[in-house]
Amino acid sequence: PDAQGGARVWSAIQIPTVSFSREESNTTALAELGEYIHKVFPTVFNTSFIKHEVVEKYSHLFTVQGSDPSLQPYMLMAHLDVVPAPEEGWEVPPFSGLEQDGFIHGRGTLDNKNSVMAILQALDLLLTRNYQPRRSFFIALGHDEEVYGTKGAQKISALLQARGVQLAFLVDEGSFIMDGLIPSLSKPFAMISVSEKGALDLMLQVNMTPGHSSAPPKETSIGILSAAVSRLEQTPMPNMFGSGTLKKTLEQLANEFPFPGNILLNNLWLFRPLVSRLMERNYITNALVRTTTALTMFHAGIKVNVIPPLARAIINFRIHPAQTVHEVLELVKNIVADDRVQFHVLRAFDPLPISPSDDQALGYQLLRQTIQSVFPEVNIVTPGICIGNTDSRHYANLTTGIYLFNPIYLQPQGFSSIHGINEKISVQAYQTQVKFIFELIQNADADRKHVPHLHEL
Ligand SMILES: CCCCCCCC/C=C\CCCCCCCC(=O)N[C@@H](CC(C)C)C(=O)O
Ligand SMILES: [Zn+2]
Ligand SMILES: [Zn+2]
Repeated sequence: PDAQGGARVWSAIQIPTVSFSREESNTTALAELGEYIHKVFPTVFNTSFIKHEVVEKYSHLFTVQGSDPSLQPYMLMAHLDVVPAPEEGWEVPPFSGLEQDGFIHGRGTLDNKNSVMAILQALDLLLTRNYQPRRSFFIALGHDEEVYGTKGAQKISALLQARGVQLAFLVDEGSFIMDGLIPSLSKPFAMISVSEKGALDLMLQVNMTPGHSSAPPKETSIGILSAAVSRLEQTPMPNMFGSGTLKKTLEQLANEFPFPGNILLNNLWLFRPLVSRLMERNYITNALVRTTTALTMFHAGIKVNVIPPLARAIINFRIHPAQTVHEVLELVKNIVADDRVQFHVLRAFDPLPISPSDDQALGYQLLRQTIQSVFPEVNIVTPGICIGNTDSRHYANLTTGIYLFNPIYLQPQGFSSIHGINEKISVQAYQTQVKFIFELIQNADADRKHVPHLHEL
Protein backbone atom coordinates (compact mmCIF):
# COMPACT_ATOMS: atom_id res chain seq x y z
CA PRO A 1 0.00 0.00 0.00
CA ASP A 2 1.08 3.56 -0.61
CA ALA A 3 2.59 5.75 2.07
CA GLN A 4 -0.65 7.69 2.49
CA GLY A 5 -2.50 4.64 3.82
CA GLY A 6 -1.88 5.42 7.48
CA ALA A 7 -2.48 9.14 7.07
CA ARG A 8 -5.87 8.51 5.54
CA VAL A 9 -6.91 6.33 8.47
CA TRP A 10 -5.77 8.90 11.02
CA SER A 11 -7.97 11.55 9.43
CA ALA A 12 -10.99 9.22 9.36
CA ILE A 13 -10.49 8.53 13.07
CA GLN A 14 -10.57 12.27 13.77
CA ILE A 15 -14.16 12.49 12.53
CA PRO A 16 -16.28 11.50 15.56
CA THR A 17 -19.06 9.50 13.90
CA VAL A 18 -20.55 8.43 17.21
CA SER A 19 -23.84 6.53 17.47
CA PHE A 20 -25.23 7.29 20.95
CA SER A 21 -28.61 5.64 20.56
CA ARG A 22 -31.11 4.76 17.87
CA GLU A 23 -32.38 8.33 18.08
CA GLU A 24 -29.11 10.18 18.51
CA SER A 25 -25.96 10.12 16.42
CA ASN A 26 -23.43 12.66 15.22
CA THR A 27 -24.91 13.19 11.76
CA THR A 28 -22.59 16.12 11.02
CA ALA A 29 -19.63 13.78 11.44
CA LEU A 30 -21.28 11.05 9.36
CA ALA A 31 -21.78 13.52 6.52
CA GLU A 32 -18.19 14.71 6.92
CA LEU A 33 -16.84 11.17 6.72
CA GLY A 34 -18.88 10.67 3.52
CA GLU A 35 -17.24 13.76 2.02
CA TYR A 36 -13.86 12.62 3.27
CA ILE A 37 -13.92 9.23 1.53
CA HIS A 38 -15.04 11.02 -1.64
CA LYS A 39 -12.04 13.34 -1.38
CA VAL A 40 -9.38 10.70 -0.69
CA PHE A 41 -10.63 8.00 -3.07
CA PRO A 42 -11.57 10.03 -6.19
CA THR A 43 -10.78 7.11 -8.51
CA VAL A 44 -13.35 4.91 -6.80
CA PHE A 45 -16.01 7.59 -7.24
CA ASN A 46 -15.06 8.49 -10.83
CA THR A 47 -14.74 5.04 -12.38
CA SER A 48 -17.34 4.32 -15.05
CA PHE A 49 -18.10 0.76 -13.91
CA ILE A 50 -18.64 1.76 -10.27
CA LYS A 51 -21.98 3.17 -9.17
CA HIS A 52 -22.14 5.05 -5.86
CA GLU A 53 -25.38 5.62 -3.96
CA VAL A 54 -26.07 7.28 -0.64
CA VAL A 55 -28.72 5.44 1.36
CA GLU A 56 -30.70 7.08 4.18
CA LYS A 57 -28.43 10.16 4.00
CA TYR A 58 -25.27 8.63 5.50
CA SER A 59 -24.81 5.00 4.39
CA HIS A 60 -22.99 4.21 1.17
CA LEU A 61 -23.51 1.50 -1.42
CA PHE A 62 -21.00 0.94 -4.20
CA THR A 63 -21.86 -1.39 -7.08
CA VAL A 64 -18.73 -2.52 -8.86
CA GLN A 65 -19.81 -3.93 -12.20
CA GLY A 66 -17.74 -6.96 -13.18
CA SER A 67 -16.99 -7.88 -16.79
CA ASP A 68 -18.53 -11.37 -16.52
CA PRO A 69 -22.26 -11.18 -15.72
CA SER A 70 -22.46 -14.98 -15.39
CA LEU A 71 -20.58 -14.80 -12.07
CA GLN A 72 -22.75 -14.26 -8.99
CA PRO A 73 -21.82 -11.07 -7.12
CA TYR A 74 -20.59 -10.84 -3.54
CA MET A 75 -20.41 -8.06 -0.99
CA LEU A 76 -17.77 -6.50 1.27
CA MET A 77 -19.10 -4.72 4.36
CA ALA A 78 -17.98 -2.27 7.02
CA HIS A 79 -19.56 0.44 9.16
CA LEU A 80 -18.83 4.13 9.52
CA ASP A 81 -20.18 4.73 13.01
CA VAL A 82 -18.41 4.12 16.31
CA VAL A 83 -19.45 3.75 19.94
CA PRO A 84 -18.86 6.74 22.26
CA ALA A 85 -15.42 7.18 23.79
CA PRO A 86 -15.20 9.19 27.02
CA GLU A 87 -11.60 10.48 27.28
CA GLU A 88 -10.86 8.99 30.73
CA GLY A 89 -8.28 6.21 30.67
CA TRP A 90 -7.05 6.72 27.11
CA GLU A 91 -3.29 7.04 26.52
CA VAL A 92 -4.10 9.49 23.71
CA PRO A 93 -7.39 11.31 23.07
CA PRO A 94 -9.77 8.87 21.33
CA PHE A 95 -10.54 11.10 18.36
CA SER A 96 -7.01 12.39 17.82
CA GLY A 97 -6.06 9.66 15.34
CA LEU A 98 -2.47 10.09 16.54
CA GLU A 99 0.31 7.85 15.35
CA GLN A 100 2.69 6.75 18.10
CA ASP A 101 5.22 3.91 18.07
CA GLY A 102 3.87 2.53 14.81
CA PHE A 103 0.24 2.48 15.99
CA ILE A 104 -2.72 4.61 14.94
CA HIS A 105 -4.73 5.34 18.07
CA GLY A 106 -8.39 6.02 18.51
CA ARG A 107 -12.01 4.96 18.48
CA GLY A 108 -12.79 3.02 15.33
CA THR A 109 -9.26 1.85 14.52
CA LEU A 110 -10.38 -1.79 14.99
CA ASP A 111 -14.16 -1.31 14.96
CA ASN A 112 -14.50 -0.58 12.12
CA LYS A 113 -13.01 2.36 10.20
CA ASN A 114 -10.02 0.14 9.48
CA SER A 115 -12.28 -1.93 7.21
CA VAL A 116 -13.98 1.12 5.66
CA MET A 117 -10.63 2.56 4.67
CA ALA A 118 -8.94 -0.73 3.77
CA ILE A 119 -11.75 -1.83 1.42
CA LEU A 120 -11.74 1.51 -0.42
CA GLN A 121 -7.96 1.69 -0.50
CA ALA A 122 -7.61 -1.85 -1.88
CA LEU A 123 -10.15 -1.06 -4.61
CA ASP A 124 -8.40 2.24 -5.33
CA LEU A 125 -5.07 0.40 -5.75
CA LEU A 126 -6.61 -2.11 -8.15
CA LEU A 127 -8.18 0.67 -10.20
CA THR A 128 -4.91 2.56 -10.48
CA ARG A 129 -3.49 -0.67 -11.96
CA ASN A 130 -6.33 -0.65 -14.51
CA TYR A 131 -7.94 -3.70 -12.96
CA GLN A 132 -11.56 -4.34 -13.81
CA PRO A 133 -13.05 -7.19 -11.80
CA ARG A 134 -14.69 -10.10 -13.60
CA ARG A 135 -17.11 -10.77 -10.76
CA SER A 136 -19.38 -7.92 -9.71
CA PHE A 137 -19.37 -6.95 -6.07
CA PHE A 138 -21.00 -4.50 -3.71
CA ILE A 139 -19.44 -2.47 -0.95
CA ALA A 140 -21.95 -1.63 1.79
CA LEU A 141 -20.89 0.92 4.40
CA GLY A 142 -23.58 1.24 7.07
CA HIS A 143 -23.85 4.29 9.33
CA ASP A 144 -25.71 2.87 12.35
CA GLU A 145 -24.32 -0.61 13.01
CA GLU A 146 -23.65 0.27 16.65
CA VAL A 147 -27.36 0.97 17.15
CA TYR A 148 -28.81 -2.04 15.33
CA GLY A 149 -28.34 -1.06 11.68
CA THR A 150 -32.02 -0.48 10.97
CA LYS A 151 -31.45 2.71 8.99
CA GLY A 152 -28.29 1.68 7.15
CA ALA A 153 -27.79 -2.03 6.52
CA GLN A 154 -31.47 -2.89 6.72
CA LYS A 155 -32.35 -0.28 4.09
CA ILE A 156 -29.47 -1.25 1.79
CA SER A 157 -30.59 -4.86 2.05
CA ALA A 158 -34.18 -3.92 1.11
CA LEU A 159 -32.89 -1.90 -1.84
CA LEU A 160 -30.84 -4.83 -3.15
CA GLN A 161 -33.70 -7.24 -2.59
CA ALA A 162 -36.02 -5.00 -4.61
CA ARG A 163 -33.44 -5.15 -7.41
CA GLY A 164 -33.51 -8.94 -7.30
CA VAL A 165 -29.90 -9.25 -6.13
CA GLN A 166 -28.75 -12.57 -4.68
CA LEU A 167 -25.21 -12.70 -3.32
CA ALA A 168 -22.78 -15.60 -3.58
CA PHE A 169 -21.47 -14.55 -0.15
CA LEU A 170 -20.61 -11.54 1.98
CA VAL A 171 -17.72 -10.64 4.25
CA ASP A 172 -18.18 -8.47 7.36
CA GLU A 173 -16.44 -7.70 10.66
CA GLY A 174 -16.79 -9.98 13.70
CA SER A 175 -13.84 -12.38 13.84
CA PHE A 176 -10.06 -12.19 13.68
CA ILE A 177 -6.79 -14.07 13.79
CA MET A 178 -7.09 -15.08 17.42
CA ASP A 179 -3.80 -14.57 19.22
CA GLY A 180 -3.64 -15.63 22.86
CA LEU A 181 -7.38 -15.33 23.48
CA ILE A 182 -7.79 -18.96 24.49
CA PRO A 183 -5.94 -19.98 27.67
CA SER A 184 -2.96 -22.28 27.01
CA LEU A 185 -3.31 -21.92 23.24
CA SER A 186 -0.31 -19.79 22.37
CA LYS A 187 -0.31 -20.23 18.58
CA PRO A 188 -2.51 -17.82 16.62
CA PHE A 189 -5.28 -19.26 14.46
CA ALA A 190 -7.67 -17.67 11.97
CA MET A 191 -11.33 -17.98 12.84
CA ILE A 192 -13.89 -17.23 10.14
CA SER A 193 -17.24 -16.89 11.87
CA VAL A 194 -19.97 -18.70 9.98
CA SER A 195 -22.78 -17.59 12.27
CA GLU A 196 -23.47 -15.14 15.05
CA LYS A 197 -25.38 -15.48 18.28
CA GLY A 198 -28.93 -14.21 18.57
CA ALA A 199 -29.94 -11.53 21.06
CA LEU A 200 -32.73 -10.72 23.45
CA ASP A 201 -33.06 -7.41 25.28
CA LEU A 202 -35.58 -8.04 28.00
CA MET A 203 -37.05 -5.49 30.38
CA LEU A 204 -38.21 -6.74 33.76
CA GLN A 205 -40.62 -4.50 35.60
CA VAL A 206 -42.20 -4.57 39.05
CA ASN A 207 -45.07 -2.22 40.01
CA MET A 208 -45.99 -1.80 43.70
CA THR A 209 -48.07 0.69 45.62
CA PRO A 210 -45.97 3.72 46.59
CA GLY A 211 -45.94 5.00 50.16
CA HIS A 212 -44.05 6.64 53.04
CA SER A 213 -40.63 5.13 53.71
CA SER A 214 -41.15 5.47 57.48
CA ALA A 215 -43.52 2.50 57.39
CA PRO A 216 -42.17 0.29 54.59
CA PRO A 217 -43.96 -2.83 53.39
CA LYS A 218 -42.21 -6.19 53.78
CA GLU A 219 -41.24 -6.17 50.11
CA THR A 220 -40.67 -3.27 47.70
CA SER A 221 -40.49 -3.16 43.92
CA ILE A 222 -36.71 -2.72 44.23
CA GLY A 223 -36.34 -5.78 46.46
CA ILE A 224 -38.54 -8.00 44.30
CA LEU A 225 -36.81 -6.95 41.11
CA SER A 226 -33.32 -7.29 42.64
CA ALA A 227 -34.10 -10.82 43.75
CA ALA A 228 -35.37 -11.68 40.27
CA VAL A 229 -32.33 -10.36 38.42
CA SER A 230 -30.01 -11.90 40.98
CA ARG A 231 -31.64 -15.31 40.40
CA LEU A 232 -31.03 -14.85 36.68
CA GLU A 233 -27.40 -13.92 37.21
CA GLN A 234 -26.85 -16.83 39.59
CA THR A 235 -28.57 -19.33 37.28
CA PRO A 236 -26.66 -19.39 34.00
CA MET A 237 -28.46 -20.62 30.93
CA PRO A 238 -27.65 -24.28 30.12
CA ASN A 239 -24.27 -25.20 28.75
CA MET A 240 -24.97 -26.21 25.11
CA PHE A 241 -21.51 -27.53 24.30
CA GLY A 242 -21.47 -30.80 22.45
CA SER A 243 -22.18 -30.44 18.79
CA GLY A 244 -22.16 -27.85 16.07
CA THR A 245 -19.50 -25.41 15.01
CA LEU A 246 -17.64 -25.08 18.31
CA LYS A 247 -16.97 -28.81 18.51
CA LYS A 248 -15.58 -28.64 14.95
CA THR A 249 -13.41 -25.66 15.88
CA LEU A 250 -11.94 -27.37 18.93
CA GLU A 251 -11.29 -30.62 17.10
CA GLN A 252 -9.40 -28.67 14.46
CA LEU A 253 -7.38 -26.87 17.15
CA ALA A 254 -6.75 -29.98 19.25
CA ASN A 255 -3.14 -30.60 18.22
CA GLU A 256 -2.20 -26.96 18.83
CA PHE A 257 -2.86 -27.35 22.57
CA PRO A 258 -0.13 -28.63 24.89
CA PHE A 259 -0.72 -31.76 26.98
CA PRO A 260 -3.29 -32.50 28.39
CA GLY A 261 -5.53 -30.19 26.27
CA ASN A 262 -4.58 -32.04 23.08
CA ILE A 263 -5.63 -35.40 24.56
CA LEU A 264 -8.93 -34.00 25.88
CA LEU A 265 -9.87 -32.33 22.60
CA ASN A 266 -8.84 -35.29 20.44
CA ASN A 267 -11.12 -37.51 22.51
CA LEU A 268 -14.25 -35.46 22.98
CA TRP A 269 -16.33 -38.66 22.83
CA LEU A 270 -14.86 -39.38 26.28
CA PHE A 271 -13.96 -35.98 27.74
CA ARG A 272 -16.89 -33.88 26.53
CA PRO A 273 -18.32 -33.25 30.04
CA LEU A 274 -14.90 -32.20 31.36
CA VAL A 275 -14.12 -29.94 28.38
CA SER A 276 -17.56 -28.39 28.63
CA ARG A 277 -16.90 -27.50 32.30
CA LEU A 278 -13.43 -26.15 31.51
CA MET A 279 -14.91 -23.89 28.83
CA GLU A 280 -17.07 -22.21 31.49
CA ARG A 281 -14.06 -21.02 33.47
CA ASN A 282 -13.00 -18.29 31.08
CA TYR A 283 -15.42 -15.48 30.20
CA ILE A 284 -14.73 -15.66 26.46
CA THR A 285 -15.02 -19.44 26.14
CA ASN A 286 -18.04 -19.35 28.47
CA ALA A 287 -19.74 -17.07 25.94
CA LEU A 288 -19.15 -19.72 23.28
CA VAL A 289 -20.90 -22.55 25.14
CA ARG A 290 -24.09 -20.88 26.36
CA THR A 291 -26.60 -18.11 26.06
CA THR A 292 -25.09 -15.38 28.21
CA THR A 293 -27.01 -13.22 30.69
CA ALA A 294 -25.78 -9.66 31.19
CA LEU A 295 -27.58 -7.30 33.59
CA THR A 296 -26.94 -3.98 31.91
CA MET A 297 -29.48 -1.42 33.14
CA PHE A 298 -31.37 -0.83 36.39
CA HIS A 299 -33.70 2.03 37.26
CA ALA A 300 -35.76 2.60 40.39
CA GLY A 301 -36.65 5.20 42.98
CA ILE A 302 -37.71 8.83 42.85
CA LYS A 303 -36.87 10.18 46.30
CA VAL A 304 -35.06 8.99 49.41
CA ASN A 305 -38.20 8.81 51.57
CA VAL A 306 -40.64 7.46 48.99
CA ILE A 307 -41.32 3.75 48.55
CA PRO A 308 -40.88 3.53 44.76
CA PRO A 309 -43.86 2.51 42.67
CA LEU A 310 -41.79 1.16 39.81
CA ALA A 311 -38.51 -0.71 39.35
CA ARG A 312 -37.11 -1.68 35.97
CA ALA A 313 -34.11 -3.65 34.79
CA ILE A 314 -32.86 -4.51 31.33
CA ILE A 315 -31.05 -7.75 30.63
CA ASN A 316 -29.06 -8.44 27.49
CA PHE A 317 -29.01 -12.13 26.51
CA ARG A 318 -26.78 -13.40 23.68
CA ILE A 319 -28.42 -16.53 22.37
CA HIS A 320 -26.42 -19.68 21.63
CA PRO A 321 -26.92 -21.06 18.09
CA ALA A 322 -28.61 -24.17 19.53
CA GLN A 323 -31.37 -22.09 21.17
CA THR A 324 -34.11 -19.69 20.08
CA VAL A 325 -35.51 -16.46 21.52
CA HIS A 326 -38.66 -18.35 22.50
CA GLU A 327 -36.74 -21.04 24.42
CA VAL A 328 -34.66 -18.47 26.28
CA LEU A 329 -37.77 -16.51 27.25
CA GLU A 330 -39.38 -19.65 28.68
CA LEU A 331 -36.26 -20.46 30.69
CA VAL A 332 -36.11 -16.90 32.04
CA LYS A 333 -39.74 -17.02 33.21
CA ASN A 334 -39.11 -20.32 34.96
CA ILE A 335 -36.03 -19.00 36.72
CA VAL A 336 -37.71 -15.78 37.88
CA ALA A 337 -40.87 -17.66 38.89
CA ASP A 338 -42.56 -14.60 40.35
CA ASP A 339 -45.86 -13.32 38.94
CA ARG A 340 -45.19 -9.82 40.20
CA VAL A 341 -42.39 -9.47 37.65
CA GLN A 342 -43.57 -8.41 34.19
CA PHE A 343 -41.56 -9.11 31.05
CA HIS A 344 -41.29 -6.83 28.01
CA VAL A 345 -39.26 -7.88 24.99
CA LEU A 346 -37.52 -4.76 23.69
CA ARG A 347 -35.63 -6.41 20.84
CA ALA A 348 -35.01 -10.00 19.87
CA PHE A 349 -33.62 -12.05 17.03
CA ASP A 350 -32.64 -15.69 16.69
CA PRO A 351 -29.07 -16.77 15.96
CA LEU A 352 -28.12 -16.67 12.29
CA PRO A 353 -28.15 -19.95 10.36
CA ILE A 354 -24.74 -21.59 9.95
CA SER A 355 -23.11 -20.64 6.64
CA PRO A 356 -21.39 -23.46 4.75
CA SER A 357 -17.66 -24.02 5.24
CA ASP A 358 -17.20 -27.13 3.07
CA ASP A 359 -15.01 -27.43 -0.04
CA GLN A 360 -17.77 -26.05 -2.25
CA ALA A 361 -18.43 -22.96 -0.10
CA LEU A 362 -17.06 -20.19 -2.33
CA GLY A 363 -16.85 -17.39 0.24
CA TYR A 364 -15.27 -19.57 2.91
CA GLN A 365 -12.75 -21.08 0.49
CA LEU A 366 -11.76 -17.66 -0.91
CA LEU A 367 -11.15 -16.35 2.58
CA ARG A 368 -9.19 -19.47 3.54
CA GLN A 369 -7.06 -19.24 0.40
CA THR A 370 -6.36 -15.54 0.96
CA ILE A 371 -5.49 -16.10 4.63
CA GLN A 372 -3.00 -18.80 3.63
CA SER A 373 -1.41 -16.48 1.11
CA VAL A 374 -1.26 -13.29 3.22
CA PHE A 375 -0.58 -14.98 6.57
CA PRO A 376 1.54 -18.04 5.65
CA GLU A 377 2.61 -18.35 9.31
CA VAL A 378 -0.99 -19.12 10.39
CA ASN A 379 -1.43 -22.91 10.33
CA ILE A 380 -5.09 -23.17 11.15
CA VAL A 381 -8.15 -21.62 9.57
CA THR A 382 -11.33 -22.69 11.30
CA PRO A 383 -15.04 -21.87 11.22
CA GLY A 384 -16.40 -20.29 14.39
CA ILE A 385 -19.31 -18.40 15.93
CA CYS A 386 -19.31 -14.65 16.55
CA ILE A 387 -20.39 -13.76 20.07
CA GLY A 388 -21.42 -10.21 19.11
CA ASN A 389 -23.83 -9.01 16.46
CA THR A 390 -23.03 -7.37 13.17
CA ASP A 391 -24.84 -5.64 10.32
CA SER A 392 -24.50 -8.85 8.31
CA ARG A 393 -27.69 -10.33 9.79
CA HIS A 394 -29.71 -7.78 7.80
CA TYR A 395 -28.52 -9.47 4.60
CA ALA A 396 -29.59 -13.02 5.50
CA ASN A 397 -32.36 -12.65 2.88
CA LEU A 398 -29.76 -12.17 0.14
CA THR A 399 -27.29 -14.97 0.81
CA THR A 400 -26.63 -18.18 2.71
CA GLY A 401 -22.90 -17.40 2.82
CA ILE A 402 -22.30 -14.89 5.63
CA TYR A 403 -18.65 -14.82 6.71
CA LEU A 404 -17.27 -12.65 9.46
CA PHE A 405 -13.55 -12.08 9.34
CA ASN A 406 -11.16 -9.17 9.87
CA PRO A 407 -7.65 -10.02 8.65
CA ILE A 408 -6.02 -8.70 11.81
CA TYR A 409 -4.26 -10.33 14.75
CA LEU A 410 -6.36 -9.87 17.91
CA GLN A 411 -4.71 -10.17 21.32
CA PRO A 412 -6.58 -9.98 24.67
CA GLN A 413 -5.67 -6.29 24.98
CA GLY A 414 -7.09 -5.59 21.53
CA PHE A 415 -10.23 -7.53 22.39
CA SER A 416 -10.89 -5.39 25.47
CA SER A 417 -10.14 -2.19 23.56
CA ILE A 418 -13.12 -2.80 21.21
CA HIS A 419 -15.84 -0.61 22.79
CA GLY A 420 -13.30 -0.06 25.63
CA ILE A 421 -10.26 2.18 25.94
CA ASN A 422 -6.99 2.52 24.00
CA GLU A 423 -8.30 1.06 20.76
CA LYS A 424 -5.43 1.07 18.25
CA ILE A 425 -4.11 -0.62 15.12
CA SER A 426 -0.53 -0.89 13.97
CA VAL A 427 0.23 0.77 10.64
CA GLN A 428 1.64 -2.57 9.51
CA ALA A 429 -1.59 -4.42 10.46
CA TYR A 430 -3.65 -1.88 8.53
CA GLN A 431 -1.42 -2.25 5.47
CA THR A 432 -1.76 -6.03 5.69
CA GLN A 433 -5.55 -5.65 5.81
CA VAL A 434 -5.38 -3.62 2.57
CA LYS A 435 -3.20 -6.32 1.00
CA PHE A 436 -5.68 -8.99 2.12
CA ILE A 437 -8.65 -7.27 0.47
CA PHE A 438 -6.56 -6.49 -2.63
CA GLU A 439 -5.87 -10.23 -2.97
CA LEU A 440 -9.37 -11.33 -1.97
CA ILE A 441 -10.96 -9.31 -4.78
CA GLN A 442 -8.58 -10.86 -7.30
CA ASN A 443 -9.09 -14.36 -5.89
CA ALA A 444 -12.85 -13.92 -6.32
CA ASP A 445 -12.20 -13.33 -10.03
CA ALA A 446 -9.89 -16.27 -10.55
CA ASP A 447 -10.98 -19.35 -12.40
CA ARG A 448 -11.52 -21.73 -9.49
CA LYS A 449 -9.82 -24.58 -11.37
CA HIS A 450 -6.54 -22.72 -11.86
CA VAL A 451 -3.99 -21.16 -9.57
CA PRO A 452 -4.60 -17.42 -9.82
CA HIS A 453 -2.07 -14.96 -11.16
CA LEU A 454 -2.28 -11.91 -8.92
CA HIS A 455 -1.28 -8.31 -9.33
CA GLU A 456 1.19 -7.79 -6.53
CA LEU A 457 1.45 -4.85 -4.22
C1 LIG B 1 -12.23 -21.45 20.26
C2 LIG B 1 -12.73 -20.22 19.63
C3 LIG B 1 -12.25 -18.97 20.29
C4 LIG B 1 -13.03 -17.79 19.90
C5 LIG B 1 -12.73 -16.58 20.68
C6 LIG B 1 -13.77 -15.57 20.42
C7 LIG B 1 -13.26 -14.22 20.77
C8 LIG B 1 -14.18 -13.18 20.30
C9 LIG B 1 -13.46 -12.18 19.51
C10 LIG B 1 -13.98 -11.14 18.97
C11 LIG B 1 -15.41 -10.80 19.07
C12 LIG B 1 -15.58 -9.39 18.68
C13 LIG B 1 -16.99 -9.15 18.26
C14 LIG B 1 -17.01 -7.96 17.37
C15 LIG B 1 -18.32 -7.76 16.71
C16 LIG B 1 -19.29 -7.06 17.59
C17 LIG B 1 -19.80 -5.80 16.99
C18 LIG B 1 -20.78 -5.18 17.97
O1 LIG B 1 -20.40 -4.70 18.99
N1 LIG B 1 -22.06 -5.21 17.66
C19 LIG B 1 -23.12 -4.79 18.54
C20 LIG B 1 -24.36 -4.77 17.69
C21 LIG B 1 -25.64 -4.41 18.40
C22 LIG B 1 -26.81 -4.78 17.49
C23 LIG B 1 -25.71 -2.95 18.72
C24 LIG B 1 -23.25 -5.78 19.68
O2 LIG B 1 -23.59 -5.35 20.79
O3 LIG B 1 -23.04 -6.98 19.49
ZN1 LIG C 1 -18.25 -3.07 14.54
ZN1 LIG D 1 -18.80 -2.13 17.68
